[in-house]
Amino acid sequence: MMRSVEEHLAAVLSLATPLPVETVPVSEARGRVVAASAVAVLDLPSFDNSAMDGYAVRAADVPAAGVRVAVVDDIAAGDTRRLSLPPGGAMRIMTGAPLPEGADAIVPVEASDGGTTTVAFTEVPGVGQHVRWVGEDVRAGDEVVSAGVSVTPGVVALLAAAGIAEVAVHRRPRVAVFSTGDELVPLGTTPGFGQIVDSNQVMLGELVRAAGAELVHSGHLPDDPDLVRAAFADPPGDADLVLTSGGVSMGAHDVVKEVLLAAGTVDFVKVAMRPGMPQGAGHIGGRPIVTLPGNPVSSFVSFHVFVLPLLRRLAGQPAAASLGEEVGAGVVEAAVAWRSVQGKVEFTRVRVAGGAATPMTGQGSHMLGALGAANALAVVPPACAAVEVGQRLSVIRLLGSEVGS
Ligand SMILES: Nc1nc2c(c(=O)[nH]1)N[C@H]1C(S)=C(S)[C@@H](COP(=O)(O)OP(=O)(O)OC[C@H]3O[C@@H](n4cnc5c(N)ncnc54)[C@H](O)[C@@H]3O)O[C@H]1N2
Ligand code: MOO
Repeated sequence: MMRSVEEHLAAVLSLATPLPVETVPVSEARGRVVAASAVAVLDLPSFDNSAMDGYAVRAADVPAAGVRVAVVDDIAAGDTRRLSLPPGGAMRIMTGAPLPEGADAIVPVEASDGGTTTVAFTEVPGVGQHVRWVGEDVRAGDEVVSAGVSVTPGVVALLAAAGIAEVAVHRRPRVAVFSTGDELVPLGTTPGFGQIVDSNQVMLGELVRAAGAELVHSGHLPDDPDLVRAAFADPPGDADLVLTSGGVSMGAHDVVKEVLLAAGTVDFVKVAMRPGMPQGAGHIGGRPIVTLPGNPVSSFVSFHVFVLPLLRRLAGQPAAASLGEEVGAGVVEAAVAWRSVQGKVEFTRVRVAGGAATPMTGQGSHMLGALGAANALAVVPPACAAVEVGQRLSVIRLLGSEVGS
């Protein structure tokens, strides 16, 4: 009996508890998940100030265009004097400079004759025009970021402006990657007959990094049970998650499966998906392990469908309401028709542009030729044997790719 994708995702997610919380400077928090809500220390703006280079006035003192008033001071941004505007006067003021007490409007310099001792205006100011009032954006004491939010550059700006210098975030997941198989030679080596370059090791390392996690180890293990057992017992880098590729199917030398079945803490299952059918997940040495199939595209797809949500959970992101939200799916239309496998979810490599998905040629799980041009995986449901033109499909954005809307 095959497991559904949802069932296997639930099993993988059950391996994770959010990693410990640490307090870090806001400048180092991008990509982390906020662990405790952050409260504004400052009002934003924290003082009434000008939105324009121009003149601070009392609107009532300029009842008509052409009225000439005395310019009694000059206020630059950063001027810390607490000034008071005398009745009937104006002060030259720059964008971001504090509004003098008594002023209630700004006349932009373009609507003036630019005078520095007296000034005449070409417009009649309205009360409050071009004034940025204290606290109109954020109030001190407001919750500006809540737990579970990912820190983006925008969140960094908000925290910094609101006077928050440090933020409580979950630790970044530390991941150890092992490729397995005697046929593999390292990147940069010319393979001999029967050998191939170990592309999964670098691919998984880059996926880990693109997911915002820390790659603490990347290595290769030969098909030797003793070496595999020793590596899993004590993975380098104090990893929070061990990821492997290869050796999990039905082969006589599928050593990852052999070693972990003997340990008894990892389930090996067939998942009703293509590619990526043989999967394993469990614990080893007290830490979660996910064993991905060796075929490069199977490994790549399984990472997006199972490992990325697991990393998000370790990083402190709350559970999503649905599989689609868990894997970051959007919906597009099929640009052309294509055949699909029935009874399994098919993750078709597609290129999404203009809201429509076109499948790449060469969908075999060993075929990397079109992987660089794909930007998404179309999720074709098990009941569908043929995708029709215009059919609406969920798509998972590929890590690091832009998806044209
Ligand atoms: N009798 C059966 N054979 C296979 C089954 C099955 O159900 N019954 N499932 C097939 C499917 S589907 C997949 S996927 C693969 C998964 O096999 P393994 O996880 O055991 O992976 P390997 O046998 O080690 O390798 C498969 C394939 O991928 C290449 N590979 C492996 N590692 C890398 C790497 N690091 N970089 C690049 N390429 C790699 C390897 O050379 C093989 O060609 O099993 C099917 N067989
Ligand atoms: O299910 Mo396998 O992962 O197609 O090559």
